[in-house]
Amino acid sequence: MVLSIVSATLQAQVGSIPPHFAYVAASIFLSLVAFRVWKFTIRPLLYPEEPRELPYWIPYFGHTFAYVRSGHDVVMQAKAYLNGSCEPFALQLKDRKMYFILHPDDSTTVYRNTTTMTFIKIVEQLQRTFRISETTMRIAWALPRSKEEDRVQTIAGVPNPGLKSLGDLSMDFWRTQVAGKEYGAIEAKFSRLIADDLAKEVALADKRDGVLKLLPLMQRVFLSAGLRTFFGEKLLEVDPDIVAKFIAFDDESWKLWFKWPLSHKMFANKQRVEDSLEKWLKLPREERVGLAYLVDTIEKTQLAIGTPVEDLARIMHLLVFIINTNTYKAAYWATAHLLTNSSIRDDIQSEVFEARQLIDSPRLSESYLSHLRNETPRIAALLHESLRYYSASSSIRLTLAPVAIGKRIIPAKSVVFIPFRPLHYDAEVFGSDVNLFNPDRFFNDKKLSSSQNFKSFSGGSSYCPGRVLARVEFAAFVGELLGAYNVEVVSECRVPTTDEKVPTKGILMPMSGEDLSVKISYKKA
Ligand code: HEM
Repeated sequence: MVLSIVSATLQAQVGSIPPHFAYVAASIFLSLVAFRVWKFTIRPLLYPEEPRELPYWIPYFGHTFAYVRSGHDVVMQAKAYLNGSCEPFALQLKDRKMYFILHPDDSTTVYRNTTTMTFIKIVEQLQRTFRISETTMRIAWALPRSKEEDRVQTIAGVPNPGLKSLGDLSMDFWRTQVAGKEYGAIEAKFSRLIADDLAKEVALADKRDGVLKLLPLMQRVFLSAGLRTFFGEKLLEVDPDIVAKFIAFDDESWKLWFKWPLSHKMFANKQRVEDSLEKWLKLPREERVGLAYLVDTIEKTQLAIGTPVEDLARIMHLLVFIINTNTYKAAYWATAHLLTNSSIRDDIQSEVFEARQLIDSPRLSESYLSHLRNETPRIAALLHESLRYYSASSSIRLTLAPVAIGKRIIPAKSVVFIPFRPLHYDAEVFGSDVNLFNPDRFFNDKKLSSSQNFKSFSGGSSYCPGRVLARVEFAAFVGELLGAYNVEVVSECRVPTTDEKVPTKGILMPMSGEDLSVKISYKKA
């Protein structure tokens, strides 16, 4: 009866439509209405403890397309749908229902819950998405049954007192390298190589007109220094284009995380980086000197469990990605603001001047580096404001059992997101000028960077171990740029706008064609 009425109405509205087509269209329309009423009106009444869901019309896909275009807009739409409440809610994204936490107190509950909300499974998922083979994954994540059977100890000679899986143990390698006893060595090396790579870029530009585009300059300097610090000099000798290849992959790496169809070019670029890493890995070990503890230990332990070289190249590529993908982007925005705002520049210039009294040219002395790390609050505030303003990232957890957050219960095996942008744009915490870029807010309130609303480096078990290194990298770059050179913006003196059309799971990128051009020349002695 209802079907006939809708079908007839459709025919009356769209004159030329054949009756059987109108019938099919009416059936689809009525099914969708029934689905929507059941799912978003009746079901919430029957199961009030389930997190509410932002309604959608198309089953399976739900909000996928809108979310890929702008995750932040969909999250804000959901918040508005819940009348501005910050309670947990759900979004249908492709075949999965994802859960979102917006309230800072709820996010603290999530970070503290390391028993039923795990990060390690997310790391496993990340490795699968990076196409590390199932066989390697199975062996790397298996728990050794005894010390004698643990090849990490017996073959690689790496201690594993807790008999952890290699996957789990690798997180300890990371912490030892970037936040433990192996940190000092890479901090000094990375900072010196940033100075070295910047000097090479300036020397090359000097032979032309001294003008450089800021984004590619920073990509090359940070990536080249990062690769040389962790992998030694040989990798860039094996493939001098590896930096450009990684950037080509990184530009489109969102397609990998969003499992985007028709991504041949992104996969080809990914493969090109891995081919170079594989070629490097196949060289005799004695030719590959200068490896950082992390790379050395990961290579040794993966080979001990029998990981084939193609997978080892993928694992090394993931290392390259984690070390590099965020820092140059955050540093780029900070530098763009610094170069286009005279008040920010004056403040930072005086901080750099003070630090460089300690420099022991041509090498950067320990006291200079320690000053950069601990006594440059203006530089730290500038980086923090860039992260607050431009990060579109989230913390992610997987529930191992049903988890209660306030009145709602998130089911077991659910993916839970804590998106940073809603926390970072909370006027109650960051002030009424929250929509403006203002590093002073972090300089004037030193506690703001540890507020539960500032989550650029995530929290709990996934609290980024590389956060100090990232800050020192930026300080070393700024110290060098303003301390050793004259820098002048020769394009329009305006910070580029963000490219909102390219999806991201990390830090936003600038619109292409809006980059700053800078003229860099040597300071007269
Ligand atoms: C401004 C620069 C950086 C930002 C904004 C950043 C941000 C983050 C965030 C948000 C996470 C947590 C991800 C999650 O919860 O799902 C994370 C994890 C991590 N970060 Fe960073 N990071 C930066 C630089 C670095 C650097 C320089 C290193 C190392 C050299 C590093 C190493 C790691 C590691 C090892 C993890 C654990 C995640 C994993 O294994 O996948 N990060 N970072």
